[in-house]
Amino acid sequence: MIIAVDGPSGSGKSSTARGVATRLGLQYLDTGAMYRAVAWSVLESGIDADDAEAAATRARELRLEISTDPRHQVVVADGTDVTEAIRDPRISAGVSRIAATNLAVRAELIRRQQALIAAAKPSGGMVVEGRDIATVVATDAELKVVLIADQDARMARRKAELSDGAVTSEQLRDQIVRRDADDSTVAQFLVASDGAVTIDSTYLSLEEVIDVICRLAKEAEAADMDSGDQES
Ligand SMILES: Nc1ncnc2c1ncn2[C@@H]1O[C@H](COP(=O)(O)OP(=O)(O)OP(=O)(O)O)[C@@H](O)[C@H]1O
Ligand SMILES: Nc1ccn([C@H]2C[C@H](O)[C@@H](COP(=O)(O)O)O2)c(=O)n1
Repeated sequence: MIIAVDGPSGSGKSSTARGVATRLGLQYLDTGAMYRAVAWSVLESGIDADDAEAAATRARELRLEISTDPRHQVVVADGTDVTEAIRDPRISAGVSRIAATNLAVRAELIRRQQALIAAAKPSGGMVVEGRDIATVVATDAELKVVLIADQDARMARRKAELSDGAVTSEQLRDQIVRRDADDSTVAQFLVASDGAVTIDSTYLSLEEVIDVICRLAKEAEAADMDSGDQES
């Protein structure tokens, strides 16, 4: 089973997708971490952040390893463990401009994401989270979820996970509101695609959201088996 989880920044995609994958014994793919690793590599290489061609070349050349174990996240870029570095506010501020809105970078990462998803299918499947999973990366996902939460809740959640004073309120707004506005020029993640279920997590706890998605996954699996029985 492939479960796609899309939605805006801070809506809870990563925490929810990891929880669902752990509970259902599936693999987990954080596609945002791949865009972040490309942004990290571009900045680290001293490439001009506005040189789209050079960023695309860097993305194609990058040796990127990303773990798909929901209990243990590791991202390695050209041999360097960047698991922590890609969460730095500098990367959060630049990832959209450097990587996510660069169509050639997107093409390269989508190709890699589809290969990772195909590799996960024989062992049960994967929960994949990002912005364009149901619409572009895994259009045949058995379950498609758009996870939303209102803007104030998303900003409050992001603030709560950062240590006091780590970012200013302008930086917080930039990471959530401006980044979503930029990203939505290339990925229509706020509009549910055909067959997608929208879950508003504003007033739901993390555990409640995980419960809902696991129930939907069981229902999708049962419906799939029913249709298989009818065909045979
Ligand atoms: N339903 C929920 N209720 C309260 N807090 C939540 C809920 N879901 C997630 N959170 C918290 O909100 C914060 C943001 O969640 P998370 O990083 O999973 O969001 P995201 O959508 O993956 O964000 P981004 O796209 O920016 O990476 C985390 O601190 C997480 O623990
Ligand atoms: N499938 C995806 C995944 C992520 N992005 C963008 C969105 C952000 O600008 C950046 C990092 O994502 P995050 O780790 O904050 O979820 O990558 C995208 O365009 N498509």
